[in-house]
Parts: sequence; C-alpha cells; structure tokens
Amino acid sequence: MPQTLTEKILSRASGKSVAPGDVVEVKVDIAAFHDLTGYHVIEVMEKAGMLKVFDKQKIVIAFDHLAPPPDVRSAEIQTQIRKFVKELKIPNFHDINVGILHQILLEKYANPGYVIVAADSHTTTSGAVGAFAQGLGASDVAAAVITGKTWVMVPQPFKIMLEGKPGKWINGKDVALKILGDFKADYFNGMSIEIFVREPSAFPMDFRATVSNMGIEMNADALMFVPDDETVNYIKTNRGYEPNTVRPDEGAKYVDEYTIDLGKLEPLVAAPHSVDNVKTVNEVEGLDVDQVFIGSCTNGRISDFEIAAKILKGKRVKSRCIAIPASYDLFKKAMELGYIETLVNAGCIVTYGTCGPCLGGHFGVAGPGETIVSTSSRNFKGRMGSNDSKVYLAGPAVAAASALEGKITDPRRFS
Ligand SMILES: CC(C)[C@H](C(=O)O)[C@@H](O)C(=O)O
Ligand code: SF4
Repeated sequence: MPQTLTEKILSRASGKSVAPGDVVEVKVDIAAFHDLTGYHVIEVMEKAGMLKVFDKQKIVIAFDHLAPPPDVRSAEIQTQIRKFVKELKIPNFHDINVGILHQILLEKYANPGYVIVAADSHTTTSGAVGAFAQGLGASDVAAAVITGKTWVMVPQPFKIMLEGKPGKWINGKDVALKILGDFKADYFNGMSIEIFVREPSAFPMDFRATVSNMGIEMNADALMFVPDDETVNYIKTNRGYEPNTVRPDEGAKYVDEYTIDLGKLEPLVAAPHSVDNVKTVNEVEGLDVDQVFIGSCTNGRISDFEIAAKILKGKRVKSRCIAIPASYDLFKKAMELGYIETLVNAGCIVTYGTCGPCLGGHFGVAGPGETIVSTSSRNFKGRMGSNDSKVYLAGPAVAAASALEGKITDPRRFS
C-alpha cells in the first residue's frame, strides 16, 4: 500500500506498518524541553524515582521563556535545570544566550523523517524539514526522556499543495493565516497536514517554519513539509551534511486535498482574540497601534528581519517596536547583513533569543487598552499582557509598516 509521509515516519518509528487510527508506541529521535516546562518534566522524573535519560545525545534543552530570568523564581528554575544538566551530563544544553528551543531544533537537530517530542505546543515547527514533531505535556515528555518512546494515534493525513510564487511582501504567515481563515482553528483535529511545494525554492525554509509553527494553532497533530531540494539545501548549508530524505509514495491516500496559489495571496492579519479571526490587512487598516513585536519562534528569522529592514531603512517608527531574532546565530547573521543596525536606527529595541513578549512574560508586556501588532503565534485575550489589550497577528511586512505609521498599514504601499 502506498504510504503518506505520516504513515512512513510512524511505520519506521513503531517497527510495523501503520494506518490512520492505529494507536502505536514509537521511538523518538529527539525529546526536548525548555526552562518553563522543564521544571515540570524534571519534577515528574524525580517523583517517579527515575532521574535518567534514554540517550544523552537525543535530549535537547534550551532556555527561552525565562531568558534572561525576569524574576527570582525564574532564576531558581534555571538553576535547578542547570543542575540536572550537569548531573546527567547532557551535552545538548543551550543556556540563555543561544535561542528559542524550536529555532535551535530547526537549526541544529531536526531531520526529515524524525519523530520529535518536546514539552511545548509549537514543537510542530520542526515539521518544516519533514519531521513528525509534536508538543506533549510534561509527563509524556518525562516518559519519553526516560524511555526514548512515546505513543501516538496515527493521524488522518491531509494534503495541501502550494502553487506559484508569493508576491513581494507575502511570507509564511500569510499562508498560515489563509489556512486558518479558510478552515478555522479546530478543523484539523486528529489530522496531520502534509504540504507539497510545487517550486521548492519559491517557499524557503523560513516561510515553511512559520507555517509548521502554526500547525498547532490549526489543531493539527503535525504539520510537515514534504522534504525536497529546499530541505536538503537548508540542512547542507546550516550543518554541512546532506540529510536522508523521506517522501510519501505516489498514490498515497489523503482524507482531502487543498491548493493555495501563492501568487494570489494578499497580506493577512488575525484580529483579536482568536487565530482564525482572519482579515485582509485592508479590512483593519488605519487602527492605531501602540506596540509592534517582530520576533518569536513563529516569525523571528532572517527573512522576517530582511523584510522589516527593507521597510524601515532610513526611517523612524511611530509606535514602539520590539524586535527579537529567534536565536543568537540569527542575530549575528542579521547583524552582518545590516538589518539590526537598520532596525536600531529606526528606533526599535532589539535583543535576541527570548520568547519575551510573545506570551506576555517580559521585555514589553502589553498594558491595558493597548493595541499590539505581533508576528508571533497567538492573540488570545491577555496573551501578551493585559486582558484589556488587543493583539493583531501579522507577518513582518504588515508589522514593520504598522510600526512605521503608528497604525495598521498595508505594506504594499512601500512597493
Ligand atoms: C509555555 C508553553 C507551555 C507554551 C506552549 O506550549 O506553547 C508557550 O510556549 C506558548 O507559546 O504558549
Ligand atoms: S516564542 Fe512564543 S510561541 Fe514560541 S515557544 Fe516562546 S512563547 Fe511559545
């Protein structure tokens, strides 16, 4: 029987041929956690009396939510995790100066065909390279860390085809929001989305990462880009080796199919307070904006900063603007390319590698009555701070254009 990517990966990982609906035990290739959930993962391991890991090389830990620690409790949590790392001699530990877990997984560890579990919902991000990547609760991750195994119900595979080339200011976010607007946030429950890109180079890894990242906002069990030349090039360029790839078989069966013509997309936003309250930028243009956030594991990559820098070059922002590349490596690259200088000269506050304001933690929490335009993943009530603030999710072009004008702005004005 021809197999989908989902079936192929889960068949390999479980050691038997699987079909949608099967509940199987699978071997994990990577189990990961960050500071905020790591605390609970370790607590579960301690309570179970099993403070051990199945394979040191396959555990990845990063400090991002509480990086650098905004309060004493956060500092304590990080100290405790550092102790765990030292005692168990975990090599793949990334302290506060490296980046957001999902970006680190993408840059350094995720490979096509891998099964990745991490104690964070946006683990789906690694689907950008064709990994079956799922966020799990702390107890399930603790079990995977100890045993190297987890269980899954094999999801129903859904096929999405991306055709054509995106226009100048269109980015992965517009594709994610298009899917969310057309299907609504709970549609893909129990499904895995497999995305085929007709012209691989037209939809680069940064864009793919944004869409995979928001797979969890679509409630999908996984969102994977079918590995192609772009996947191989990305891994080769970043890590110096050519990965093994895995692709669905010809004739594999999907529950449904849907095609997006990238050339026809326009800049989209998700208006408060849900990710599927999707509108075109023109429908909300002109609304006053207090703060703009360009960053997060959703849209804090080089192409996001490139787009923002193009719009902000030689100008000055009218609203507050906080910009955070998702990792130290991305920050350095953005610095070399002059994007950081451009953003700083435009009046943005720039740092790197923290979740910061994305979940209202620190580094620019939204105040009562404020309107935020954010390139991050969620706009639920109170997500970025006050319950009385409003968050509009958008790609970097809408975010930068809005910062510049101090109100929601169509970036196509800057063409
Ligand atoms: C704190 C963490 C558990 C959470 C998640 O799982 O996604 C956070 O990263 C988020 O984006 O809301
Ligand atoms: S950047 Fe935001 S979405 Fe990503 S892991 Fe951090 S809090 Fe979650």
